[in-house]
Amino acid sequence: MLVLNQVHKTFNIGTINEKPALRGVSLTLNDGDFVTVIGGNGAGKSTMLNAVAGVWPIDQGSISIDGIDVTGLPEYKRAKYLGRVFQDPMTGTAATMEIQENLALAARRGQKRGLKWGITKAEREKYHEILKELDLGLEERMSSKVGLLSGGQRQALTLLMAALQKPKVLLLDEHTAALDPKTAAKVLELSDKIIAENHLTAMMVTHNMRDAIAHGNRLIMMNEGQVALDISGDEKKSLTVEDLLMKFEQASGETFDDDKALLSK
Ligand SMILES: Nc1ncnc2c1ncn2[C@@H]1O[C@H](COP(=O)(O)OP(=O)(O)OP(=O)(O)O)[C@@H](O)[C@H]1O
Repeated sequence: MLVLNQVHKTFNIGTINEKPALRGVSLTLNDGDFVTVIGGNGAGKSTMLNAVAGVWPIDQGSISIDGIDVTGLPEYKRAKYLGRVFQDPMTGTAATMEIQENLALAARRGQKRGLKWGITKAEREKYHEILKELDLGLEERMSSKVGLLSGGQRQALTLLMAALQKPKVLLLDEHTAALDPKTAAKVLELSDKIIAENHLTAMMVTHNMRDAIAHGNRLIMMNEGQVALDISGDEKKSLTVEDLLMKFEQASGETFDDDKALLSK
């Protein structure tokens, strides 16, 4: 379970560039919740994910993961609870290392690295099995360097790696935005599968309203550093893009104009 309680974050306090990015965000994700997060540019979506990851300290409020108060923990100490996948396919994997070495690194995250750094036969078999499930043929290329893979293949591998240690919370920050539509759809499908099979609690930021509606069991819309809408259950299942625009306008008292939004329908 992830709990954000009245989280505030303002960047560049006291300067001409002062920017309140989170203005009292309270949100509880129950175990197994898969929440899609939408909102216009600058609404605070990435800032919320960064607050959970502990990229910098928050100004006010608290954050707990599975009952542990992580508010004061630096990023590297929270990392063991979290899996993250970013927009750029180049960031989540090490290009000059083999596919199997990347997986081994992810599997050993948080453990003390001993002198023995070889990959065992049992590990290799395990990686073969999980890569096979991706259905991208990567199980036959385990000793290939990751730099040779396409963006979509790398993002799929990053997802696998992020989920390998079954994190308490998986954070997906526009992780399909840099991929072509067909590959993006495949990586999204894979995300659904990995989240469901591992019963992960997840948050996925997207600019695509249709994706936000089609994936996850809950949808939140952010506006000006606050959660403006929180839709789940049957209401989420029957939601349309038109409903979403109408609800946003009701909740915020604003019209959802295109230049503000940069959201794709
Ligand atoms: N490290 C930072 N330093 C200064 N300002 C920041 C920083 N990170 C975010 N901001 C500002 O905080 C506000 C919220 O940004 P955030 O990136 O969370 O928005 P977002 O909803 O993810 O938008 P987008 O869809 O454009 O990525 C913006 O005005 C942004 O410029």
